[in-house]
Amino acid sequence: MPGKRSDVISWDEFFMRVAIAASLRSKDPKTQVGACIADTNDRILSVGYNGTPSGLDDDEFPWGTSEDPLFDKHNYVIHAEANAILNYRGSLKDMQGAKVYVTLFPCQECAKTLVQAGVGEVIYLDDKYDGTEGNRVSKSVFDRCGITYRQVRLPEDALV
Ligand SMILES: O=c1[nH]c(=O)n([C@H]2C[C@H](O)[C@@H](COP(=O)(O)O)O2)cc1CO
Ligand SMILES: [Zn+2]
Repeated sequence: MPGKRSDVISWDEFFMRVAIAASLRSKDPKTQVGACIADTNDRILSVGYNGTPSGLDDDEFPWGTSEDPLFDKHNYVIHAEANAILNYRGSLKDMQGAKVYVTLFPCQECAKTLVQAGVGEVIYLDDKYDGTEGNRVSKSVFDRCGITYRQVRLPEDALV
């Protein structure tokens, strides 16, 4: 009897790879973000990436930033984490204590939304806005609400 394979990837790596795959769908030329929500039984509930609301053609969308709020992408894009929650077609009860895998540390709006959706843990890859005002607010929200967050590092070949 052959022994079982032991060099399988971990749940952390699996879910983060799914989040990375979702981010590859993002049309944002500067920052592509993916999110994958897994429940407490390690079942994937939902995935999402940053993109325009359906009905807003992402080919015609001004993907830049501008002094004019009508031409600034930040005012239109739905964040990966919000899309992952919105894409879920089941009951939010299933999300209680869930793990959220994100390729970028959540912004303060997503942090509040994730808390309110009932997630229990945030696992992130990159934290390129670490130390900025919004990022500090996100961490304060998680700390105050008892949501743990930790960074996961993946092998180089998972990042290509
Ligand atoms: O938590 C997040 N989730 C998320 O989807 N995003 C998206 C929104 C924008 O499309 C992009 C951020 O753009 P920029 O890095 O140019 O500010 O990343 C950004 C954050 C954190 O800033
Ligand atoms: Zn966000």
